[in-house]
Amino acid sequence: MTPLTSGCLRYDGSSLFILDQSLLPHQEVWQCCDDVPTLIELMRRLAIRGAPAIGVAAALLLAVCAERGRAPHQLRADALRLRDARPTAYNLMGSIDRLLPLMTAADYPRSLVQEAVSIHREDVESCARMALSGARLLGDSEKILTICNTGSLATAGEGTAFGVIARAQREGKRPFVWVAETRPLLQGGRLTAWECLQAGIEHRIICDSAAPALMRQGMVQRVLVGSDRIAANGDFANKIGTYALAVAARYHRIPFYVVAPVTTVDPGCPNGEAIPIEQRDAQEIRGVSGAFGCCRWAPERSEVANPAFDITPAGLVTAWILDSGLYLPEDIGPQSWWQRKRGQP
Ligand SMILES: CSC[C@@H](O)[C@@H](O)C(=O)COP(=O)(O)O
Repeated sequence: MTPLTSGCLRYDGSSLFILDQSLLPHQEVWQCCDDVPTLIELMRRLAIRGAPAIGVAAALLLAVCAERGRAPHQLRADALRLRDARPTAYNLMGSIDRLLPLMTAADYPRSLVQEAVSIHREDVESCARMALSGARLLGDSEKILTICNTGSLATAGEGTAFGVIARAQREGKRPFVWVAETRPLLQGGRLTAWECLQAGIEHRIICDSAAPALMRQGMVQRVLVGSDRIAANGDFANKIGTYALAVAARYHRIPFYVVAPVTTVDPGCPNGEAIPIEQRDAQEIRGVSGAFGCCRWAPERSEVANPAFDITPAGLVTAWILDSGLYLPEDIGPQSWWQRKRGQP
């Protein structure tokens, strides 16, 4: 496999390296990732995260292992373990499902490696298409609210929702971003803020619960978010707190957009209720920890609920900006609405 570079992962011709996002923005540490248990550990502690990015990382690592002589039956077991590492992120499953049949191909590992490279390339290309069509919607100096991190740390390319904003900035539209900090793991306050600084985008970090008040004051013109899985009826899963933003945006008549590649659409999932929600460790809620240290404020004996994602019903979405086109609510039919327009950006 030839060398590849993205914002959050690199392949140098022999090893895969992951930018450890749990340490950002204070430390930039690239960690070598040579085997599946290491990648699962990195994914679970969100050293690499974002649905498209983990799908690409999984594909590239399986290709590296295959090239190094991993037997097909062992690689299959590895792939199935990886597939379960983050249960909400559909891109992870989608990538692995593209590689599984190639583990029994006569030319193993050749076509499997080619497919992994395609998964990386397609994600870069789909980000560029979403950025282009999404940026067209934005006016000059719009105040945009977003949550979590959806930029080049979350994909192999320039990002989903953040890719749209970054493209608008490059086009001279000078967007302003309200960055919801995104409790509990602060992907907004740590990662999106860092990406805004790098792209020269004016922004302000807010605590998640400040969003409705800003909307009420007329300080938000548009909400743009990513997604970890979109169901066939347009309901979608994204970082916990997204549903609250969608409800508040509807109340204040603010347009609310989902930006995602088609690879985030799970055609086998009829609606949001069927999307599995990842439940995470209680300690993430009892306090905070990261490169900045560790602080616990809640009583250890208090029970915690820590769903990593929530479901936003399709009825709260203004439009879905996919790499295959822009979809309005009327485009969603009983049959696969995203497939009807596939290939028609
Ligand atoms: C391209 S990003 C889409 C989603 O993966 C993103 O919005 C998100 O919720 C990521 O959650 P995370 O838990 O940080 O992996």
